[in-house]
Amino acid sequence: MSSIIGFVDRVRKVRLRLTNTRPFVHLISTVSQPTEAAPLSDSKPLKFGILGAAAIAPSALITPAKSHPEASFMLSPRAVQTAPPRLLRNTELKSSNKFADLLDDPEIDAVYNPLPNGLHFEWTMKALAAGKHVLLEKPAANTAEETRKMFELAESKGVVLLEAFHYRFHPVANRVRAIIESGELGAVKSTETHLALPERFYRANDIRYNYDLGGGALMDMGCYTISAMRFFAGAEPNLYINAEIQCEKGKIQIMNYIMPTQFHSIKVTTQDGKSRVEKAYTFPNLGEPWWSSYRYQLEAFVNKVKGRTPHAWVSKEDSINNMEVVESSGLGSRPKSTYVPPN
Ligand SMILES: NC(=O)C1=CN([C@@H]2O[C@H](COP(=O)(O)OP(=O)(O)OC[C@H]3O[C@@H](n4cnc5c(N)ncnc54)[C@H](OP(=O)(O)O)[C@@H]3O)[C@@H](O)[C@H]2O)C=CC1
Ligand SMILES: O=C1OC[C@@H](O)[C@H](O)[C@H]1O
Repeated sequence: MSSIIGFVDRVRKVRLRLTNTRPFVHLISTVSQPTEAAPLSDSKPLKFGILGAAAIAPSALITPAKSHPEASFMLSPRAVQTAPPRLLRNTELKSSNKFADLLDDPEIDAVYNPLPNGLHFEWTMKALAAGKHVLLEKPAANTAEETRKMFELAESKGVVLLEAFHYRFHPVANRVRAIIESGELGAVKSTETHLALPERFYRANDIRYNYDLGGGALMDMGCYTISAMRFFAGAEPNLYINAEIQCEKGKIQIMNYIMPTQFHSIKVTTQDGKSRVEKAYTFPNLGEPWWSSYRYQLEAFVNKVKGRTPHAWVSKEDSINNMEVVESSGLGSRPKSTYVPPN
């Protein structure tokens, strides 16, 4: 009898677990297959040209653009060969593989640059010179000086340049900053940020292992941990330190600040030892629980280009300071780009 009760109990628990995971599965599948948004009748969509067939392009722009009523994109045939077919429905294709053709195309308003880090400077400078807005993958460039030059050119051309630190656009990062700024926990004393991937996640010939292309752990994942440490502390570091934020009157522990749509928790512990866990999938007036950090990022980018105030931003100074911290880490900057912009 007891074994039957035990069996029934186990079946009930498994059913309960499956029921609990259903909303999660729905959320994850909606992130990658969102309902397509119809274009607005009173606003011309921002048309992005994507440089290359980078693995990150579908998550970072192609999928988010599907649910954005004011964003569309154009791909080169090379990119089309590698993108999953379902992403290519209703997609305009270029007849040429050359990046330069995208930059010369008057129909392209903005360029997404997911090239290897060591090519960010050259192709961003060329895109800006062609008068395109640029959404630029992290890290901005190989050096702080290159980063400064790109932002100066963007300013002189009157176009938008954004380093794609997508986590900064999600409600989680913004909620954590708001808790800190509310003064509830007092001043920040220290921050510690972590990010890791399993060994052998990338093949040995991956761009991340190529020093000349701006590779290396600090350039790839370390630039996020530096960015998050600076953002949550609201200050520039004077020491090189390794998302837990210790404050005078408590601490905040963030689980998964980088891809929070999948799962996350914001645990706030106060001086008296009491703790609470917060979730932040949407802003009060913006977003859907299934919006990825990239979708929030796209929302901000399009708003900025359209002259509206974005809900979050990564400023010129922020991007330059981040590269300066990378440079001062002891490993130094990566080789400067050999590209010389025309005067
Ligand atoms: N925001 C985020 O969450 C993420 C951002 N990133 C960033 O995006 C960028 C791209 O990363 P990832 O998608 O992994 O890159 P991939 O290696 O998948 O793609 C790189 C692209 O650059 C092209 N390319 C042009 N010249 C070269 C060259 N000399 N050597 C190698 N590739 C070249 C490749 O062309 P071809 O296809 O012909 O080889 C390919 O289209 C990096 O800056 C990285 O830091 C990456 C992952 C996540
Ligand atoms: O978001 C990311 O996660 C994995 C990294 O290798 C990648 O470059 C980074 O941007």
